Amino acid sequence: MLNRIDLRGGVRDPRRLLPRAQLDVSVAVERIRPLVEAVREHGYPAIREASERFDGVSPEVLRVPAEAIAEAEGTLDAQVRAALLESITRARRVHADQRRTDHTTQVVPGGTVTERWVPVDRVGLYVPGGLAMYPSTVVMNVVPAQAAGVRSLVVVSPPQKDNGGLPDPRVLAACALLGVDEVYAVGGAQAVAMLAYGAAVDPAGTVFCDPVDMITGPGNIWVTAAKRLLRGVVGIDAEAGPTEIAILADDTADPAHVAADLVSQAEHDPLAASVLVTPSTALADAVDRELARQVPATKHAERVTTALSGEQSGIVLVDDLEAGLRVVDAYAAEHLEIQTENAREWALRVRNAGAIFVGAWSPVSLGDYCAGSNHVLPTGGCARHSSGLSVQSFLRGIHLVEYTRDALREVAPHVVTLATVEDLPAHGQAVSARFPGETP
Ligand SMILES: NC(=O)c1ccc[n+]([C@@H]2O[C@H](COP(=O)([O-])OP(=O)(O)OC[C@H]3O[C@@H](n4cnc5c(N)ncnc54)[C@H](O)[C@@H]3O)[C@@H](O)[C@H]2O)c1
Ligand SMILES: N[C@H](CO)Cc1c[nH]c[nH+]1
Ligand SMILES: [Zn+2]
Repeated sequence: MLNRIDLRGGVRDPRRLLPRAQLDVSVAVERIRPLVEAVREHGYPAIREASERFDGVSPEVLRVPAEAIAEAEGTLDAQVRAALLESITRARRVHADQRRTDHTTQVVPGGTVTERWVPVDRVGLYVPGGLAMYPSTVVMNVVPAQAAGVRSLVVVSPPQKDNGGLPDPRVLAACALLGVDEVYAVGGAQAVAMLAYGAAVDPAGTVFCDPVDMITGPGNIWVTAAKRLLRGVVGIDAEAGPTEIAILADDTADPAHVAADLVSQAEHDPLAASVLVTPSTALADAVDRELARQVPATKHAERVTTALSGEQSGIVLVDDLEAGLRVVDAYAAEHLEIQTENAREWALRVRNAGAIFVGAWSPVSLGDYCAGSNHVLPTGGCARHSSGLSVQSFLRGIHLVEYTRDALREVAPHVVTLATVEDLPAHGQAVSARFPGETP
């Protein structure tokens, strides 16, 4: 079922040979550019037109009424409520430990630099809702933003035909459980554009959705493309697009578990990527047999089959685990499972991954919901340079520079020298003017 990519025999640069989806984010950017422009220029009518085209609903008012949020919480199934509360408790535990504290460095006597960590003022949190519904993603977005101290939080999620054009009721209930009351029934690239530019008035004459300072959260390729296009207009977290799982495994791994984990992430999206990296052809064969058994029995068999048979998925055969480590580092998966002997030792040597799931009892699904870790993670190789969503994502470090007269006087000659070297003499003058009659 899975393509085989044979990297045995000492391939030096595996990056070019590794699988990635054919529909690239940069191609998607060009497709959604006109839509983003239309939302910037026209606001509400362009959003409504896109919602009609892509979601099959034509909402009159985009802001979800407070009563609808309260009703969704009131009618939430007790078991779902308990699971969400457990997820929130564990995520809060981990994220509370992430908060950086302000720090002052004494550079010289009389000269200090203090780094203040200041939360972003207003953030827009994207919660997907196309092929699946994601109340868990409300938790993963909101918990770190609240722990950072963000004052104004707005959630956007696609309108659902079967919920009267409102987002999924479980998504609304999760917002209520976390105390979020500004929610809009908008999805896709149009939602990202609305958050970035704000939107003027709806037909009722209500001013809605002030622009945000930063947008976070995962989504499909169109959402990811809009985030890439609007980076700079607003702050953007890492690109968290179609899900990826890579598994580095040896023949100690259980093929049924490996296959189940590959299927679990393939069910997100036909563009999802499931990659097994192993030196064991016996394991590769056994996983293939397991997939042939498991996939037809899974609920979203068609979507899973498309994802697994796409060129973004495959089994990569390597000479040994050392070579496997080089391959997973080059691939930089959103999720990396290590199912080998001494899994923790291998995990500690990995350089590039969104999150690492160590050993037989830490599957990605645990992290998706209840490990306490964050599931909004970088895809498409972005794990080479970006982290998953965290409290830090919502904070900016601002330097406070405080020097006394004596401390400035002491360093003035160096400032003047560097200003002269750069041919920016007014910079030097700004310092020497403070010490008339002295030659710094
Ligand atoms: N990396 C992560 O952290 C992470 C976490 C959770 C989910 N995900 C991913 O999020 C995605 C969720 O996707 P989804 O589809 O279920 O929900 P979604 O909300 O991301 O996408 C649905 C929206 O896409 C828009 N859309 C649909 N077709 C379009 C088209 N042809 N052109 C422009 N816009 C279009 C619609 O407006 C719709 O509202 C999956 O790819 C999943 O793998 C990633
Ligand atoms: N695996 C997704 C991150 O790529 C997160 C998720 C939410 N619900 C289920 N899974
Ligand atoms: Zn998942």
